[in-house]
Amino acid sequence: MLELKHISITFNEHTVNEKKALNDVSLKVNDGDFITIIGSNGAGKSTLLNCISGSYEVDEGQIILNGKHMEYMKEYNRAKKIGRLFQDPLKGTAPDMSIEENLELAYRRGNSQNSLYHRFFKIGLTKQERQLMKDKVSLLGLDLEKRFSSKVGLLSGGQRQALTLMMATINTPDLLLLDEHTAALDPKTAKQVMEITDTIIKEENITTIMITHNIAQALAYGNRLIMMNEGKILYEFSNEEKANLTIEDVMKLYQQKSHNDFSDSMLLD
Ligand SMILES: Nc1ncnc2c1ncn2[C@@H]1O[C@H](COP(=O)(O)OP(=O)(O)OP(=O)(O)O)[C@@H](O)[C@H]1O
Repeated sequence: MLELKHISITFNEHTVNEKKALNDVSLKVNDGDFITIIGSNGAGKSTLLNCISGSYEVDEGQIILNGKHMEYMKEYNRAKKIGRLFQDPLKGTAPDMSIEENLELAYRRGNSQNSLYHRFFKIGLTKQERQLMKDKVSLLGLDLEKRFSSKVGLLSGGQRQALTLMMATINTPDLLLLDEHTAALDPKTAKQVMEITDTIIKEENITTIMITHNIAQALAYGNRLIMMNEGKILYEFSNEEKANLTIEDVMKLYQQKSHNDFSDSMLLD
């Protein structure tokens, strides 16, 4: 379980650019929850994920993952427990390395002893491990298992994002953070990557938080939906509420609660 207790962060404190990006945010995420987050530009969505992953240090509050306090844990240590995807498909994979080498890096990351041994002797994946990786990659349905020695830089954006997803989940992380990971893809590829994402999350029962600008996507996936505004959680819909919601309902509630016009940066379908 992930617990956020009263977390706050202010950027550029005591300057004209001072910005309280998160203001006393508390949230309990149960094991197996898949939470989607929507909110206007600058609401604090990415900052929230950055604080959880350790990219940003919180000014106040606590972040507890499976009983362990994370707020003082370095980002590289959190990375063993937390998988993360960004909007940019170029992030998260090494373009000059092959699909197999990228997968091996991700696979060994959780196990430093194993990693050092393999790096020292330059032995790569064993036969069984390679087969395991190929079996996993074949589930993506993108034929990447047939291109295991191809450089990742040659893949399309969608293929690369699907591979990053595979790498982020290969050791079944305690938590998966998705920051608009399909937003830079064309609609057809975005749908395909989103469906692959949902399948992996369900099969591995991975606790997930996903930011999206797409309200339809936020309604279609996950079991909880959170609306953020000005560094706060504005409202949370449970699974039951979510099932009967329309995009218009979400927009209306957002306007009522935030007293703001609905940002046109939010996609409606
Ligand atoms: N490293 C930083 N330094 C200064 N200000 C920052 C930093 N990161 C975020 N901010 C500010 O904090 C606020 C929240 O930003 P954040 O990126 O979390 O919003 P968001 O909800 O993800 O928005 P968007 O949907 O536009 O990506 C914004 O005003 C942003 O400019």
